[in-house]
Amino acid sequence: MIPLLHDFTDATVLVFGGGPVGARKARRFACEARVIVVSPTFGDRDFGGAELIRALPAPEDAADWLERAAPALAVAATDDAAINEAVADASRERGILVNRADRSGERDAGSVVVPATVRDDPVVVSIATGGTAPALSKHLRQELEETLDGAGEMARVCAGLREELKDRNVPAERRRSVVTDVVNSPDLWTALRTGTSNCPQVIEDVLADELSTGGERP
Ligand SMILES: C[C@@]1(CC(=O)O)c2cc3[nH]c(cc4nc(cc5[nH]c(cc(n2)[C@H]1CCC(=O)O)[C@@](C)(CC(=O)O)[C@@H]5CCC(=O)O)C(CC(=O)O)=C4CCC(=O)O)c(CCC(=O)O)c3CC(=O)O
Ligand SMILES: NC(=O)C1=CN([C@@H]2O[C@H](COP(=O)(O)OP(=O)(O)OC[C@H]3O[C@@H](n4cnc5c(N)ncnc54)[C@H](O)[C@@H]3O)[C@@H](O)[C@H]2O)C=CC1
Repeated sequence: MIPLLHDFTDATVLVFGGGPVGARKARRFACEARVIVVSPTFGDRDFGGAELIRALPAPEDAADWLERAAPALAVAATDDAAINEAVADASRERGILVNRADRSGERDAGSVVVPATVRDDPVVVSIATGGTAPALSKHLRQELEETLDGAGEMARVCAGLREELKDRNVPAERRRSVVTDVVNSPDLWTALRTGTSNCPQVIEDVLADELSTGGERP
């Protein structure tokens, strides 16, 4: 399987199953997509603001639910293998992506896996184990959370710098070395993480330094 980033803006995700797994998948997608969860029970779980529809679809009803919701992605997260299978089959027939939560290892065409994800927008890192060891994905995600602290702010620094340096017609080679130095500065990471500096301040400092040295290293 090959990782891709998929934009779910204006798209629907249809989740079958309102248990802990259905709720987790719903929360994951609800930050961007319109999410509908269909299940006979929901408990008092957090579904991330998804629309909840109380129903118990039989396997032969799966196609009808997909036709009506026209989702970009269907998530089969019930504890009933027959309905999960029917959702996967009906999705595949319609070219709808499908995530089957009760299967690991080999996948059918058109199926997707939900990876463990660390997000510090606009930075995103996802981890998967070929479906073999989700607990390991979770463990590595927890470890990476620490490493990635401040990465979102660092991305904004780099983006702002690239823009400003381009505006000043700084040659590509020089732009690359300025941005690379910034990314490799342990002091800067610490300053961004501890809040002793911020994106506009860093950009201002680097540009001031760049202009005063005229691109020459002192
Ligand atoms: C194939 C996949 C399909 C998919 O769901 O997309 C799948 C399938 C299955 N998971 C199972 C079990 C567990 N899953 C978790 C946790 C997560 N599972 C996630 C993804 C995936 N799980 C996909 C593969 C990803 C990869 O390649 O690594 C994560 C990363 C993302 C998310 O779901 O949000 C999320 C961590 C999020 C985070 O915290 O960052 C835990 C840990 C826990 O709950 O604490 C356990 C118990 C421990 C264990 O078993 O390892 C079972 C057995 C059920 C049973 O035995 O009944 C199956 C089915 C089977 O194996 O048959
Ligand atoms: N992918 C993952 O990360 C994980 C996957 N699993 C797998 O996912 C399945 C679901 O896990 P949990 O949420 O913990 O199970 P659960 O048993 O707590 O919840 C299942 C939900 O599906 C609903 N349901 C049953 N029949 C349905 C139907 N025909 N249509 C719609 N909803 C229906 C139930 O009412 C319940 O709300 C498990 O059976 C297991 O195989 C389990 C743990 C992690």
